[in-house]
Amino acid sequence: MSKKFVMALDQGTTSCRAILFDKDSNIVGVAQKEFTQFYPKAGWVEHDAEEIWSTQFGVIAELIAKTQINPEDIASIGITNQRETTVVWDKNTGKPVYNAIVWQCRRTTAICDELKARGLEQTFRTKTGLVVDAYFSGTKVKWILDNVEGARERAEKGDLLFGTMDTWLIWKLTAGKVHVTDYSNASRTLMYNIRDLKWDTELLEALNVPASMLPEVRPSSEVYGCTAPDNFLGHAIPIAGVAGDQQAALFGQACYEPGMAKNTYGTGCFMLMNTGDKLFDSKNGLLTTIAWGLDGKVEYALEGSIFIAGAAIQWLRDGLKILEAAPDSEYFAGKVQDTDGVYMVPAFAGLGAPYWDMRARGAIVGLTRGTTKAHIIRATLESLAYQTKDVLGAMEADSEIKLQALKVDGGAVANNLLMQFQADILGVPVDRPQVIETTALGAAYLAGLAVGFWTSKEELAKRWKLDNRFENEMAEEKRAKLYGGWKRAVTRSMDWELED
Ligand SMILES: Nc1ncnc2c1ncn2[C@@H]1O[C@H](COP(=O)(O)OP(=O)(O)O)[C@@H](O)[C@H]1O
Ligand SMILES: O=P(O)(O)OC[C@H](O)CO
Repeated sequence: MSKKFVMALDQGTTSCRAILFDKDSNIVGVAQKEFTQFYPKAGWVEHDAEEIWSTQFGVIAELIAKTQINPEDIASIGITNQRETTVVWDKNTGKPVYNAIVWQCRRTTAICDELKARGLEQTFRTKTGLVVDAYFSGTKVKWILDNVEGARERAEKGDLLFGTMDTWLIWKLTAGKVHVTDYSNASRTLMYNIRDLKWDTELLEALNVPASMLPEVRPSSEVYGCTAPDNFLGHAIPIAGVAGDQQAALFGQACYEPGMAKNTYGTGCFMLMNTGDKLFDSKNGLLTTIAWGLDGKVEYALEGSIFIAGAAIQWLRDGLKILEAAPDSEYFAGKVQDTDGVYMVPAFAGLGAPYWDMRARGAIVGLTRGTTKAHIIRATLESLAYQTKDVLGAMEADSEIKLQALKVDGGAVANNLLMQFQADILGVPVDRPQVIETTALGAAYLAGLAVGFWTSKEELAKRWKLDNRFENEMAEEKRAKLYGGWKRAVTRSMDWELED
């Protein structure tokens, strides 16, 4: 009997999703559940890897129950994940030695400073395409080995394994048989040489991380192993696609040609441009990263990583409690014509591209007696668009490509006011596709291609469908004035945190 579905597991920063796609790329069903965020100290963020596994397993079971499909009809599983988040576990017991340290966590700022003081910044940059920043996995692994009692000895004995969330989930799904990652995830660790396609001995020595902990790095589309029946409701299904969530979204948006770009508005906001086999050395604060390994080669991308985007809206909801739900931000922002000079810089986890300031912290500036809740909500929404403009400017400068339109996706692109302001402040049309779950779609495509469920990228590219194009409606003079205000606001937030 021919298979009917591909299942994508989207392990994001705040939730786990399982999504079932049919052959026409339609969503057949979705199950999603949030998990706990731990903030043990200012600037620190952790997840419980065991809770992530149980949440992910729970949404798989829920999806199968509610769609009433026969799991035998699933051709393959694709995994996409929050990148960089680091878990270290004991291969004998399967137990993590510490909570997973999340990509947003700033605790390794001092380790980064030390690497820079040793003059290693350029070495890391050239070999990994990244900057020395607490964002990436390498310094997080070092922190765990240095700070968890007995961890270094156990790692040196070969008992501990490292993984990002893709690796952890595959290890769990296969009941401890398979310890792998894909090129796109490896390229986010600060330990992987994106030119030689190898874990880099010099970088591992600089970070003091034993090579025995590292997963095998494989292409983004191939069968890595099958689910152990006990860990997948009684069925052995091939796990056949893996990519970091931002690279998966690039794939799901069918950005298969050099020069094609997308921007994903989730917890953070990540703009990636496909650069094919070309490795750009950014002069403007962007990262060079591996887009995917496919068809016997890797392709590269330029990336602008914005740490806080939708998370700022969540903060309005959960921190300030001035919203009941994220979508209500559109209603409140629409109650005012503009922010009346208020800017919100959501540097809660420092600033990523193009500033790379680990010590920046959030700021709201331009407040007057006339400032209302609506102005603050609007300023927060607009901060997503301004940060995107910062990154697009850097990307156009690096690539010397002027974007004709920006493809967008992710939860926050449902917000029409945000999308219109984005087009206005960029002066470039913004294209929202019908499927905004492009991260999961990309993972499904990679997994489907590996098992012949789909046959080619060309076939997949034809399925991309526009929902709405937002055209620029703002005069250049107004755009320049507003953006000038944003740049001044950013300077107020920078280099704020003096102590670690
Ligand atoms: N209508 C909306 N307007 C603004 N922000 C929104 C809206 N809907 C969702 N969000 C924000 O988008 C994020 C959820 O998007 P999602 O793609 O699910 O993120 P992630 O995969 O990072 O968890 C949340 O941070 C939420 O605050
Ligand atoms: O969970 P998301 O969708 O915000 O993505 C997080 C990124 O992968 C971090 O690099």
